[in-house]
Amino acid sequence: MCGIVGIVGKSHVNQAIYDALTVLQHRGQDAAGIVTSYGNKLCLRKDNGLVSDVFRTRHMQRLLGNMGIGHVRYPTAGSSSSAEAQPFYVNSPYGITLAHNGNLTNTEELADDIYREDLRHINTTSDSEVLLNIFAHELQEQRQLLPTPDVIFKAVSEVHKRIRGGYAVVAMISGYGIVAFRDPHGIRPAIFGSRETATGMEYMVASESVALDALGYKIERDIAPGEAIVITEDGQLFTQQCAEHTELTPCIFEQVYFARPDSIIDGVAVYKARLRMGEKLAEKILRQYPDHDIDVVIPIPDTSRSSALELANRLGVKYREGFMKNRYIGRTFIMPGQQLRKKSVKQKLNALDLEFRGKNVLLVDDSIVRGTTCEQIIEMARDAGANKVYFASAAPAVRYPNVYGIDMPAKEEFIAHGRTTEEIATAIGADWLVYQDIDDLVSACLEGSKTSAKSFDCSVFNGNYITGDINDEYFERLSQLRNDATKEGKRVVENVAIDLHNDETES
Ligand SMILES: O=P(O)(O)OC[C@H]1O[C@H](OP(=O)(O)OP(=O)(O)O)[C@H](O)[C@@H]1O
Ligand SMILES: NC(=O)CC[C@H](N)C(=O)O
Ligand SMILES: [Mg+2]
Repeated sequence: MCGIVGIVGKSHVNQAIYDALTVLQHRGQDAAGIVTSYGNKLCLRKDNGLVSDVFRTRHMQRLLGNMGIGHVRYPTAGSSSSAEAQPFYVNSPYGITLAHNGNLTNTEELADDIYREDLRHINTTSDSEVLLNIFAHELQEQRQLLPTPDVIFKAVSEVHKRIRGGYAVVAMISGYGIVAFRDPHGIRPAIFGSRETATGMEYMVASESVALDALGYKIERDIAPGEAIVITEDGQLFTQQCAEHTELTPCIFEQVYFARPDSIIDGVAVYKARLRMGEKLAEKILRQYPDHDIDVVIPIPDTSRSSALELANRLGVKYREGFMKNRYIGRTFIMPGQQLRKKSVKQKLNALDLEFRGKNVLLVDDSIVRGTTCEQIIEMARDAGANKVYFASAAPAVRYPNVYGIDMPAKEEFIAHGRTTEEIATAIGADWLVYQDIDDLVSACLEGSKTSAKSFDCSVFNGNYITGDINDEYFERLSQLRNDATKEGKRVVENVAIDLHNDETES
């Protein structure tokens, strides 16, 4: 999952994009980048690391211009090399830069077409560089000296016809404006807003509404599935539906884990959805264990807090913060490599003995994927003197790979793979384990929400891939390319990838 942002302002936008990226940092911790357009020049800075590590004062000073785009990366394709940090740049036509959240499922086929038919060179293994070149090619095909909204919308329509998968995109056309679009299912989120200033209207596009809130932008609306918006450098907004068939089926894992609770995605308030997940999970626990002996409900910080709180309320059991979180350690699930994830859980969370000693505790997490977190947490709870340790997951068991922008490529790596719920409980060391039912999860996101979505992409839970182009062969290839062992082996080699940054301060 990555974070994208684009701003067309009335003064330099470097600081605003930086600030927005810090608000979206939870979506990607591996790399960050900003590109701005200043006269005829593009100013780019991108590298591996957190936003605060990548941008120094000297970089910020050079990111001049009243419009720009930014990205925080969590890789789902290609490598984690700094050469694949985003935004990507292509010089023809016009000078285009692009930032992408999501994952294309026909990248290999597209890369081949780009080379053979479009005569374009791709320098990395990133699906986003492929996407940029498809967009650039389709723009070039319009044969216009200067872009116009119509030309851009036509190009986006052609892009939709060629690419498959999940994508929310923000692109900047040098000296002209910003373009943003979303895949025909709206799998990945994108929203835009505006801000009135003394010198005119400013516009911002972002992955999540929280970035607009933080920057003082008024939310206009989510970009519709298949829709494209164009904001010209002088502040005019154009929108158009560019896909033939659309159906809003956003990724439910945004609601479960990825998004910040204070965001509203496609009309679903994430915080409220998580409260309802807790409520429904409590009802299931009451059905399954009417005579339960739970003394205390303890969340696993951070993401499960909202669900755990409401779960405790509904059970009528005390809610206690039994694990303290080191605020300087990021999200562990999106870290690269199992070793690092494992080490980070211990560094990140510490048990408060007094909340565990002699008690029957119910630990609540938003989801269990590889089982890295729950296995260690349960051990910590026992070491802290818990009598019984029960475990509840606010999402169903993750059994299927994600192909739309979350790095869960190999089902063999999931703790639920080939195991029943009881067997998973044994594997993680819990006295019992309860998973949310899929229908309850979907209801938790729909009930009481102002959303036009009727359903979600729930593929990691039910194996139903809404783009309809995923088969066993694809999974095998994905697993081979991106399982943890392969990525680990590639890491050293990747660091020597040719780097085409245009940033002079690179050492
Ligand atoms: O079963 P696993 O493979 O461990 O994955 C699931 C865990 O990872 C995530 O936490 P993370 O630390 O990434 O973020 P958080 O602080 O937002 O909860 C998620 O909230 C679960 O706790
Ligand atoms: N998580 C994402 O959205 C990743 C975007 C893109 N596929 C990349 O790997 O850079
Ligand atoms: Mg967590």
